[in-house]
Amino acid sequence: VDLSAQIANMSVKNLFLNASGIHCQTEEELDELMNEPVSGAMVTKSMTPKSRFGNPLPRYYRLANGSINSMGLPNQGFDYYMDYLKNHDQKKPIIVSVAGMSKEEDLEMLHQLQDNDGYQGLTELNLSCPNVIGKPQMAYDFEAADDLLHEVFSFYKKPLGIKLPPYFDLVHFDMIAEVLNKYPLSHVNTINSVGNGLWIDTNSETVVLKPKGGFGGVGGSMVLPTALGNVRGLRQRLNDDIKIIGTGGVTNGGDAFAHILCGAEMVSIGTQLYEEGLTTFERVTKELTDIMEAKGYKSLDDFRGKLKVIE
Ligand SMILES: CC(C)(C)CCc1c(C(=O)O)[nH]c(=O)[nH]c1=O
Repeated sequence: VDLSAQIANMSVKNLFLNASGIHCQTEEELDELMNEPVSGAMVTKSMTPKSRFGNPLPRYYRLANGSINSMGLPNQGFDYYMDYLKNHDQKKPIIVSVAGMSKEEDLEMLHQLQDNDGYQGLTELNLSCPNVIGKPQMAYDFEAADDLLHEVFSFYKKPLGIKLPPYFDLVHFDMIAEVLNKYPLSHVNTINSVGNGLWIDTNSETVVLKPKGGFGGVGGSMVLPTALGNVRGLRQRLNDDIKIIGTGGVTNGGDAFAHILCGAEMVSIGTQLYEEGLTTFERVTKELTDIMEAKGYKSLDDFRGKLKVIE
């Protein structure tokens, strides 16, 4: 399914999906997302060729206004998710998230998806995947990202989007958009967690995560401003036919409304969904619907991307 086509007649209730990594690793979790009545799509945990336990625990920690994680790509492996797609009717589009631990693993999985005639789905390549040692993650190495996408699009002809980490410099928005606009991407999903934060239990004077000496990706309400900046910054720079899935900091209808004002076609929910559970989708949808009614908006297109600046 092409997300853009799927989005074309999107109504509010179909707006939402889970953020990759949240409630989407096992068959049971995926079934629950599939049968959740409100969300309009779903995405798998980023997969690697072979199943992975991931990092040692504790690897996720709830903060007052968000979360920090260093999961280490725990997932059941590529074949498990391919089997899931084959054996379950798709009541809603399932985005297949791919995150190799190397460029070679990315290409290996994308070749398998391309060569699988039974697979017509939408794929999302997680560019937060590691680069060669000593180089920044792929999405922060603009030349490497360009080379990777050039190689991918030389053979991959099915709908493909990418997941991006946040950028913090307007020139970086320019630089990544210049790369992305060269390729026929279905969508960009922004943002991934804000990388390499650190949280400390000052009573014990100890970090709260075991992996990476406590460093981890930060999510939840505290990253909303960064998420909105990235959705807006990329919407202003990307070709119109590259849709944006807004992710980051969404805890209520108002946050989702803000993402859509910045140009998001769909909105994914991570930390809040993990902490509150699947009922988050109906609560946030109701809150958004109430806001739209109060403002006299009939559809998302009445306000999508129409954020006003102060003249
Ligand atoms: C950070 C990576 C392990 C390279 C990718 C998987 C991932 C993880 C993870 O599995 O640790 N956590 C996130 O917040 N975002 C991600 O994209």
